[in-house]
Amino acid sequence: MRASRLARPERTLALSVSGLRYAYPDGPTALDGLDLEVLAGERVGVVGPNGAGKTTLFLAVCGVLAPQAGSVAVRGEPVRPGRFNPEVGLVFQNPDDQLFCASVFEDVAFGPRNMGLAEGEVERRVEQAMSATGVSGLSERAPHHLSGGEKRMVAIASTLSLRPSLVIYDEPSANLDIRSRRRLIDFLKRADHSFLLASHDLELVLEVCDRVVVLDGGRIAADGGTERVMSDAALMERHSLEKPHSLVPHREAPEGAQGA
Ligand SMILES: Nc1ncnc2c1ncn2[C@@H]1O[C@H](COP(=O)(O)OP(=O)(O)OP(=O)(O)O)[C@@H](O)[C@H]1O
Repeated sequence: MRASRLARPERTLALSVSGLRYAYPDGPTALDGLDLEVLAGERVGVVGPNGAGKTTLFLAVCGVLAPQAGSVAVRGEPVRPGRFNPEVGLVFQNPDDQLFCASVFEDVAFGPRNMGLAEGEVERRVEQAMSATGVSGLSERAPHHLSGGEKRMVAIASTLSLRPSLVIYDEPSANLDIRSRRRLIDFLKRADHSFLLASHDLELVLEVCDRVVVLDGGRIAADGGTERVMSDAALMERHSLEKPHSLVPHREAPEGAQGA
């Protein structure tokens, strides 16, 4: 029995969301009975128009918001609102909301220290997270003096040092120049953790996510392979999105046409 189970391992669910409903006290129903499962190792893009419910979903998955109905479980463990859960790491849209210590090292060490880990283990985790994100050389720098691109990678390092099983990236390419955005994409392509990533930068989603869900009105309107879903121009337009330019076939220039 045991041998055959080991031979065909079940794929672990990194995240399971079922019937999730959340309405803000003085606002609209932001999540309207949402179901979503993410397998361990999956990289899932979350796209949709402004106000679709992306950030609200992320806050419910992290346990910051208590849903009025439905459930959230991470690796099979129910998420309890209001409790710190190191299994889920949230990379904020604005790194300034995440970095508050006097040095990069202190910021990346903050989470593991808060977990009560021994200092040797804290240092191991910090070194590993800073090396994975390419910010080891910034260890002694003041986070608020860094460039936007550097801050973004340090914010990711401060999340990875918790060793979460699921990382949530909220608009990670916001305000990045071309070089910093490329650095982020290269990092995400190499990453070995499961993630959910919300972005209006659809080319980034196309490059780094295997799967995409289209969220609109607090519900999932489409779910599937990133290229397949995003190639459906009519579907994308219905949800105020645009088929990425890299998926639009290039037209052959007519014979004899000259460049301007
Ligand atoms: N704190 C709040 N109080 C009241 N309503 C809110 C609050 N935060 C969000 N909402 C509303 O909930 C809905 C979903 O918002 P949410 O921020 O989750 O969308 P989003 O998909 O992340 O949008 P965007 O792409 O613009 O970041 C919107 O109608 C929004 O106005």
